[in-house]
Amino acid sequence: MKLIDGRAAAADIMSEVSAAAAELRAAGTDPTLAIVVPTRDEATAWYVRSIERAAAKAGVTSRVEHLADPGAEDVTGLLRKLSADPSVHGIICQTPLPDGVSLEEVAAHIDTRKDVDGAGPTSLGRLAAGLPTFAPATAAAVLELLHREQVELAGARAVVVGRSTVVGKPAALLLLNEHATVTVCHSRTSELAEECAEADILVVAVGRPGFIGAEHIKPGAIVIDVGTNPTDDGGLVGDVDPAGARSRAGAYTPVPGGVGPVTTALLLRHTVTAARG
Ligand SMILES: Nc1nc(=O)c2c([nH]1)NC[C@@H]1CN(c3ccc(C(=O)N[C@@H](CCC(=O)O)C(=O)O)cc3)C=[N+]21
Repeated sequence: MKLIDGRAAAADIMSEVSAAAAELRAAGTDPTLAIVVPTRDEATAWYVRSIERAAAKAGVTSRVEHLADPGAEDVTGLLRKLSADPSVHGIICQTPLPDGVSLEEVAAHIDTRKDVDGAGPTSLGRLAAGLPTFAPATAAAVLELLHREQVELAGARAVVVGRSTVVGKPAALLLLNEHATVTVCHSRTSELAEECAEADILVVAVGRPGFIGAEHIKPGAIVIDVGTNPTDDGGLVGDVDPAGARSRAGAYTPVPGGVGPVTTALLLRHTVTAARG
């Protein structure tokens, strides 16, 4: 069983981002990411701090905009303002949003050229059509890790567990665009274990600790654990039982140290790409 090192992958991407940011600065552009934070969620706060840290290291400016208990029009107003601001190149609106406010609705107000987390309907539509666009950073991180592991995607059986707009659906589309045979499973799927056990590539993004165990894993499969579930003692666990993965998988991304760091690095890569124009 091979443990896939997301931190090493992120470090590689970050050095590429640093070089691109330095080039932009030399040409008079200060690459800037605006982070809209409409929630007090703990996991989100952690992600925001990690984006700020990584951005500072890479020479990307981050601008955090907090909104306390906003309504949809507060969020869309801010997203429109940032979209019109020429000093901002990338915009991410953090989830979860307050009840009754959906990311799918508000993200329509992000200029598609600045939609570095691929959240808006134009970005998602382009992804579905196989056109170049920014994919949601977490979904892009799944593919980045598979590419780095040189996993053959064409013709492979991929099972994605989870159908969220930020991870499951876009990850399935990215896999499909690379010719994998893709099954998307979710809370209403019957025979989940049997479906998963057919997968050469198993991508799990449900947000429930230990949701996937040895019985879901085909021997030798590559398992990508996208879960980031905070524990009571301030740690983080994935959706896959680590002992189960170790006993069955051919390769597996741990939490922490797997998909998470790559997600942050790719958000910054998307930001410098957007700043290049
Ligand atoms: N619009 C939107 N897009 C997101 O992608 C998004 C979001 N909202 N809201 C919050 C969640 C959470 N999230 C994480 C990303 C990286 C780590 C990460 O790097 N985690 C470290 C944790 C290190 C540790 O705590 O020990 C790791 O996995 O190694 C965690 C969580 C993205 N999210």
